[in-house]
Amino acid sequence: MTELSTAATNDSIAAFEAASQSGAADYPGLDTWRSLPINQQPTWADPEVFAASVKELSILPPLVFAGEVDVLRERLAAAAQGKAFLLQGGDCAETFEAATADRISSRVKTILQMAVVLTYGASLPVIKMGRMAGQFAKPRSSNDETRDGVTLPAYRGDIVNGYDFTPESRAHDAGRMLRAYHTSASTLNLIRAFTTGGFADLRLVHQWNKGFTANPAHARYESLAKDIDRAITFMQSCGADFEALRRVEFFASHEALLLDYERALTRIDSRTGFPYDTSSHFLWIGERTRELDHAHIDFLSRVRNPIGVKLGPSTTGDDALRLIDKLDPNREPGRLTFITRMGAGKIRENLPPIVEKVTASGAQVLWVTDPMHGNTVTSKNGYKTRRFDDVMDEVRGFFEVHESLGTFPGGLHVEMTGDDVAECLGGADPIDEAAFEDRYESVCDPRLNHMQSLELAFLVAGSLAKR
Ligand SMILES: O=C[C@H](O)[C@H](O)COP(=O)(O)O
Ligand SMILES: C=C(OP(=O)(O)O)C(=O)O
Ligand SMILES: [Mn+2]
Repeated sequence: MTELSTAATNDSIAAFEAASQSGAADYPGLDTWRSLPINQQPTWADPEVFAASVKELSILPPLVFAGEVDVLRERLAAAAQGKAFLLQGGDCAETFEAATADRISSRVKTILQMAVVLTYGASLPVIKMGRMAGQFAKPRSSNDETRDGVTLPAYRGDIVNGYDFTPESRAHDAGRMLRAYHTSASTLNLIRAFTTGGFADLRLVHQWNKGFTANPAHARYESLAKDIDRAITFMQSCGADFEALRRVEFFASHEALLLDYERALTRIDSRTGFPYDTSSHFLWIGERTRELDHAHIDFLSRVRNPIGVKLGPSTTGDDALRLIDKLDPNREPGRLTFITRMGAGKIRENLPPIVEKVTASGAQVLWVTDPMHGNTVTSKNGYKTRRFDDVMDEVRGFFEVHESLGTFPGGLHVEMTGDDVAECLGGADPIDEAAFEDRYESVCDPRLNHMQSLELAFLVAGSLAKR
């Protein structure tokens, strides 16, 4: 989000004009999705609250600027061409309650630390992106949840209903879309302040490690930070100017699941005349909503943001080609990212035919691994979890496949937090099932904790460095 300031400096008039546009009402095709089949949408309890919320959202200021979105597309194009690496991480489901300065800053610090490990280890620019400031809507395997014989609607993310297991909390309340917008705005505000106001200065590389519990990954990071310090001191003595290190670009992303919300935040950019979904820089389509002729693909095919699509184990090469035709008909590097989430046991078999077909078609997509969603299991004591070894193994498999096909493994997409939670099993300072009882906090999927996130970053840096 340095890009806010860069874009605002270079292009301030256009950015502010774009900000004042509420438009998009008559833009052709933006509402075609409404007549198509659509999955995983809420059933709002009160139509009047829904109408009022959508109306208000459609005139509120954009959360991100079109100019920033364009910069991200260029950065992702570099990654698609093997010249940069995407690091995308954050909660499975953000909550309104956890949008506090402490929680947000520890997540941002952890992402910055992971990025330093990757940049230093791989000598590649790293694009930093949070699953943050809008990751509030969740697709679910089941519409309902039953506890002790009581059945209620499943939790679908704070933008739809509450996690508390009561009928009132689980009702689908459209007023929550406004709270999601405002929570996203304050989260983005804090991220922008952190990443442009000096907190992300590379000369503070040690500071980002403070406040986290000492552990093996922490120590390894500290030693790397010392190397970076030495390099910076050396370059400073040579007269290098480090002002540029004060700021980092940091982009926001979330799953574009709730199309009423996404549509209401879509604006026509005054510079280009194109629609941009201004709820976030990058949006992805989930594994459960990527049917070709359904609403999600149609809507996202019509906005200029860079788009991701999750590809699970049932994906075929032809599916991938059809997605490219719909979402990236002009074959524009940076436009389309495929986020594969096959499972550790399947990636080495399932990924190659897809990559081969895409490569043979001449398309240049960005390949990213999500080593989380194909590796979910239930622990003996009943928690949704993932084994850290499986996560690492899927990442290794992803690198092996791309190595053998001569394509570029361009990014890592993870569910993680900066907090010392116990949700995924294993790691260098191993988390066991008993720890879940006290330190399992996720309201949806299990996340890597601070240490597991750093450990994974070291693994990926090593694999990138080998290439
Ligand atoms: O985050 C992803 C999905 O929302 C999640 O994995 C679905 O989980 P469920 O199978 O518990 O509904
Ligand atoms: C729902 C998610 O993933 P997928 O669509 O890959 O299951 C997610 O990223 O939280
Ligand atoms: Mn998830």
